[in-house]
Amino acid sequence: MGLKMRTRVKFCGLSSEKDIHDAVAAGADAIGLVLYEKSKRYVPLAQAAALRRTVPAFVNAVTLTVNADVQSIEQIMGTVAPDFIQFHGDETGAFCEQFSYPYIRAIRVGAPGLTSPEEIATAVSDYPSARAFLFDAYSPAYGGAGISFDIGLLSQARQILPAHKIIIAGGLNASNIAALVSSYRPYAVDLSSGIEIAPGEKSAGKMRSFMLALSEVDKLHWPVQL
Ligand SMILES: O=C(O)c1ccccc1NCC(=O)[C@H](O)[C@H](O)COP(=O)(O)O
Repeated sequence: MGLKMRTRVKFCGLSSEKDIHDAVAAGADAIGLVLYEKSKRYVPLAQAAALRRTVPAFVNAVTLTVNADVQSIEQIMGTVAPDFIQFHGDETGAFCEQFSYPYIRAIRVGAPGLTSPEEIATAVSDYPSARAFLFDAYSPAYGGAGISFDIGLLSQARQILPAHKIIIAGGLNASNIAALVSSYRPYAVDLSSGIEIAPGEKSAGKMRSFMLALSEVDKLHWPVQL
């Protein structure tokens, strides 16, 4: 991979056409639809399919599931046809690989068995076809908790993964993105709580503020060799 001119962004947990319009207008590269019933950002299958159709060309649609069964995943593939499925639960490598569908594996840093650089690197090797790994903070709610993790724990994973397979998530917002980009220079970032007024309620203003803060710090670091 060549030069990175800017940090890619996925805004997650969008649940209306307006959210998607606002995210695209702000400059998001990808949007996430949460098909996990226990989430405050849950969208049912039919709604996810309708929302997916409003995502314009050159912006990726990502569906997110937590420990969904095979039939549900197949329904999502057939009905929503996302660009990527994001597995955000306790799914094994074999489970994720069986669909032969582009997927992103979430690694919940700090979960039992994912507390050291060695354990995290080992976990990554279980998902050979993953298009990317979304490193998130561990929370009992599985995700969207607005909490960060110690990025130093990715040291070994970073040695074995190409840079473009690393997405950083967990508690990101307009106030802390500059520090992350300056210190870590991630290929891509993902956030949900940081662009909300209340859980599940997205804010166009916060999306714009985030993208502005990111573009300011990106400019300082152009170009970055990946
Ligand atoms: O967003 C949710 O409600 C959610 C629920 C269960 C599993 C994953 C979930 N979100 C996944 C994401 O990709 C979030 O953007 C990621 O966890 C970061 O969230 P935040 O810390 O709120 O920015």
